[in-house]
Amino acid sequence: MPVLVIYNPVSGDRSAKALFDDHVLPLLAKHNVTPDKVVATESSGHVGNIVADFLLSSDHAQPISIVLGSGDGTLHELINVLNNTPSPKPFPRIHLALVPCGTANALYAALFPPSPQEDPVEYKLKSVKAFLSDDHDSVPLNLAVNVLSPPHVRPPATAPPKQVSISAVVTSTSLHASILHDSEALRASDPTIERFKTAAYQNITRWYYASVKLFPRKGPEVVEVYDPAERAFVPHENSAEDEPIVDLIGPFSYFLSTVNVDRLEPAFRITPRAKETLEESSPAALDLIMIRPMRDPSYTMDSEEARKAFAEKVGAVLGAAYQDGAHINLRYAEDGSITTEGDGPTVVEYIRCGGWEWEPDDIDERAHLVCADGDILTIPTNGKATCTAATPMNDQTGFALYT
Ligand SMILES: Nc1ncnc2c1ncn2[C@@H]1O[C@H](COP(=O)(O)OP(=O)(O)OP(=O)(O)O)[C@@H](O)[C@H]1O
Repeated sequence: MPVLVIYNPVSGDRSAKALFDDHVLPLLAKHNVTPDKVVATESSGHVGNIVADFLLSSDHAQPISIVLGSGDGTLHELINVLNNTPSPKPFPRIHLALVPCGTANALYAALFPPSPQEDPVEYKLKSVKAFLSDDHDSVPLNLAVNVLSPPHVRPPATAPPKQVSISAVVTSTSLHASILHDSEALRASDPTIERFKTAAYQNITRWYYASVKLFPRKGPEVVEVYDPAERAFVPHENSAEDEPIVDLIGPFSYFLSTVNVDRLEPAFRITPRAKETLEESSPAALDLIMIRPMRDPSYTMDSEEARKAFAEKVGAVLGAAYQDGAHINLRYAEDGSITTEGDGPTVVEYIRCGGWEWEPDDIDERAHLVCADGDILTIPTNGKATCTAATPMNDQTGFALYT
């Protein structure tokens, strides 16, 4: 199988080149693997062009392996550039050995949950070692297809084009999209994950107005919601097989779905049960976390004061996500305080679905931001965003990960 080695020298703390020179390339050589190419990316989007050129330049009908040293953003670019590259026939399956060199490395941390005792370099080589071993697994990568559409116009031919972006990790609006939007501006001064916290403080009092539809996934055919009492997903009370779509209104504080991952950073387990959906037989799913302030019994209306006070609760929820995903068990007591006891409304709504639609209120500018694996997109005025879970069509195409 052809092997490409690609790393992004500016990912995370910029240590990819040293890691590849000192550890990854010698490890490949030790196993008599001679890569067809070893390339450092030179700019945004370059990773996709390297792979597309390689696949198009020869008749590579057979699968290839890529040892990819980067964060989640570079993988996102690879998927999207290939998706937008015209090709006479579908690209073959691409098997990835990931080397986590980025800031958050959500996909890698989800596949290989870190443990404190582990040697940091050994930890980063796990997927490469799986690739080099005889008895490796290669798990297919599910995808979330995001489409941002303008409003319908007549005749349809005059409508501006839709924007499509494919996520392998996360699609979000609301607080998370605002954080990613603002943290990009902080990247130069702070290359660590601390910049996400700084941006979180800047945005935590915002609420976002939108109407939302949730669609079921194949298999259950209903939208499901996590029930902490049952410790399981159960059918959503407003979803039945004959009328499965759930309609919701805002305001929203947090709205984020993941695919493939149970965490966005090694310790931030925002969708802690998501790995259940990666089993071979499980239909593609999005695990969605929503926080809607109006579920809190202490508020009946939006005000500056309510937003400030609610920010503390959002902080507590996100803090609990760092405690092994404990936020999914939090409820409101009658006075609005947060508890793990009783049967009050859950603070977060943890949903499992096949897709969602987000239609922002036209005057709420920040509600138009969508984050797809760190890329920030803007929904056109009066338009909407949809996010749909997808699995590879067959085992000859798409992406798979060495584990
Ligand atoms: N040589 C380069 N110079 C500048 N930017 C580059 C170069 N090569 C790739 N990039 C860009 O670097 C960006 C960040 O990459 P990546 O996602 O790998 O790291 P990260 O953002 O630190 O990690 P994570 O996504 O896990 O938080 C990508 O969007 C990519 O377009």
